[in-house]
Amino acid sequence: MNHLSIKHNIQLTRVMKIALIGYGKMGKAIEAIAVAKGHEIIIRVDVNSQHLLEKEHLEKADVAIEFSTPETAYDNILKCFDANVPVISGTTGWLDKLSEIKSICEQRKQAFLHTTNFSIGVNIFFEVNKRLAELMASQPQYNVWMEEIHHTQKKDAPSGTALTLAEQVMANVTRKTSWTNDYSNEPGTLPIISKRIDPAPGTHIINYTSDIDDITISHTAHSREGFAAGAVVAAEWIKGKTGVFTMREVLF
Ligand SMILES: NC(=O)C1=CN([C@@H]2O[C@H](COP(=O)(O)OP(=O)(O)OC[C@H]3O[C@@H](n4cnc5c(N)ncnc54)[C@H](OP(=O)(O)O)[C@@H]3O)[C@@H](O)[C@H]2O)C=CC1
Ligand SMILES: O=C(O)C1=N[C@H](C(=O)O)C[C@H](O)C1
Repeated sequence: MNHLSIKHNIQLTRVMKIALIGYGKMGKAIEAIAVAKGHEIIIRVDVNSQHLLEKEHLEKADVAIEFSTPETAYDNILKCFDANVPVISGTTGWLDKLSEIKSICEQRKQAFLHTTNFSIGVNIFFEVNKRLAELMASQPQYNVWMEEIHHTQKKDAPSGTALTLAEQVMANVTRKTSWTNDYSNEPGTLPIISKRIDPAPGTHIINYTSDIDDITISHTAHSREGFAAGAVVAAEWIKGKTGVFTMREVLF
């Protein structure tokens, strides 16, 4: 067993053939963990290898893991459906089309799992955020604002994770009815401040402030390992299933 095998407490039940759609920072981090777990990467798709998205290639995979770009995720996922391959996607910045792809998945009896954040820590943080927002629903003396910090190559702002956190806040703290990606003093608006500082893999902060005190919760990723490990666990989990899923079903 190598270092990664020991660290991820690997008990391999079945080896999978994986198609990696998007072979950038995340694709490579996923490859390292998947290979350490004994899985085989049979396809690596980047901007120069688009022909590998054709059915004749993709259908050889047991599962596809898609971390590409906001512009390409939708088409990539449709190609997985065409090839009858379950797809795990973490791409952010295209959430306006997410409900459409979920409907197509249901209609075509395919398998699709998307989350804005695959790390176990952030998925626990989502639950903490919801509970804190529930408690803050009846405490109007607290204002709430958020901050997210990522590396300078990130294409989308606010981050997908920040948008998930904001939706959770607004579902409970109903005095906030919309978010804005800047500093705002509008009472009904939830400010999300985006900072781009290398090499930050991903930090999310929720601040509740009142005249009397402040409450802050935060999650800081130390590397991409948590995102990548979560995506591989989701890929192992989805095999043989049909439907639309999130990381909540996998973890809790
Ligand atoms: N949900 C989660 O837990 C996480 C989500 N993310 C999200 O994942 C996405 C990718 O992040 P990251 O790996 O850092 O980004 P990178 O920019 O490092 O990688 C993106 C990859 O997509 C490739 N690509 C470009 N066009 C296509 C296409 N048409 N089909 C397939 N691949 C294509 C790029 O190819 P080339 O290099 O040739 O241009 C590159 O290999 C982002 O949206 C990010 O926000 C990131 C971390 C965690
Ligand atoms: O682009 C990134 O790097 C990340 N993207 C995801 C997001 O937009 O929330 C998840 C993580 O924060 C890293």
